[in-house]
Amino acid sequence: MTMTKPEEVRRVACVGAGVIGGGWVAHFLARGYDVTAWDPAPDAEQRLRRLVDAAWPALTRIGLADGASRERLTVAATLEEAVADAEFVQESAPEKLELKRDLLTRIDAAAPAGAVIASSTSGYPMTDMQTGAATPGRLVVGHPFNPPYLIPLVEVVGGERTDADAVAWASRFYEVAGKSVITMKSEVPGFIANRLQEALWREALHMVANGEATVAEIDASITEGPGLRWAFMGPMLTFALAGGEGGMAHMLDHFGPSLKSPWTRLEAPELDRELYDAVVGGCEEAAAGRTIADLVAERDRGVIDVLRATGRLPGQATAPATGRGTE
Ligand SMILES: NC(=O)C1=CN([C@@H]2O[C@H](COP(=O)(O)OP(=O)(O)OC[C@H]3O[C@@H](n4cnc5c(N)ncnc54)[C@H](O)[C@@H]3O)[C@@H](O)[C@H]2O)C=CC1
Ligand SMILES: C[N+](C)(C)CC(=O)CC(=O)[O-]
Repeated sequence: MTMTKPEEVRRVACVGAGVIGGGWVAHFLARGYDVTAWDPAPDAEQRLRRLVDAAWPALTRIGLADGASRERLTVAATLEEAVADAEFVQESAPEKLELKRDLLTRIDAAAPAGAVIASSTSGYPMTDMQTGAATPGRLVVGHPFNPPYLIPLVEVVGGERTDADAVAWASRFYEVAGKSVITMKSEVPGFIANRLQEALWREALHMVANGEATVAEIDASITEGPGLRWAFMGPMLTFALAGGEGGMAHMLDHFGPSLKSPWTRLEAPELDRELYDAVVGGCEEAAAGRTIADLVAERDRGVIDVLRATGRLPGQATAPATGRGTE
């Protein structure tokens, strides 16, 4: 399959233009691409243009690419017309397996031979979606986060019949298009971030169902607690700092035994030597030469920046996210 170099792509098609498809359209326009969109809903074009208009001020504030313009959006009358000369296609139709299978089969039949086709699915493995396609080798998952025009992460993974070249191409293309990419080695259910979010959400729903915590308490427990750290330092390095000077190794030695109970309740992984070493080693790698003191200073600066950014520093105006006024 001959593909346009990721750096030379100019024309992108977005199929499905709701919350995520519309967000992708806004992102690609802001990055200077020509975008053709298609969505079967009768009011799709008005909704899409409203979404792009609403996103544009934020996109302008963070900086538009040279030549970026809302004028470069075309809304096509048919799916076939939308993808006819696309160099890359992003599918963002409803999360229904049969619908995605049929749609990806149609996109594959209509798109130019060299175009990679990505699905925004938030959970289906590509292996299950590519079954009807004549050229399944170019079908990948490109899972974004809402809104795709502001949240950098895209998780990229192929199915059993996807060519490795298509996965590598998609990862590079998203990077060129300004995204932060994790290229996954295998089709982990829920990918990486949603698997984590799902674990959190599952427990949140249990707590609400059992009357153990309110929705507001659950949200506050994250926005006033760990969420402040997670905006700039992931759960692994954050917990490494819970071990003080001893880092992750001390954290596991200290808290591992007492965490056995919640881990068991959640169907615990066995904390064997291999897992222990992988977690400690992974934290050392992620620290990339920074000492614990460096990381503590970085975390503290980050927390203060997030507090400032969300209007929660003393003397700042009301923060809509928390509803708390100026002291
Ligand atoms: N909403 C979210 O937070 C996220 C959603 N996703 C994924 O993005 C995809 C789209 O989800 P949303 O944008 O949230 O849904 P949505 O309901 O906002 O938009 C879906 C759009 O698809 C259109 N559509 C219906 N049938 C179609 C068809 N046969 N072909 C093309 N378009 C069709 C609808 O008219 C609608 O505009 C799903 O796969 C979802 O799992 C991924 C990341 C986050
Ligand atoms: C709710 N969701 C599973 C569709 C969320 C995602 O897939 C990613 C996100 O934006 O959090």
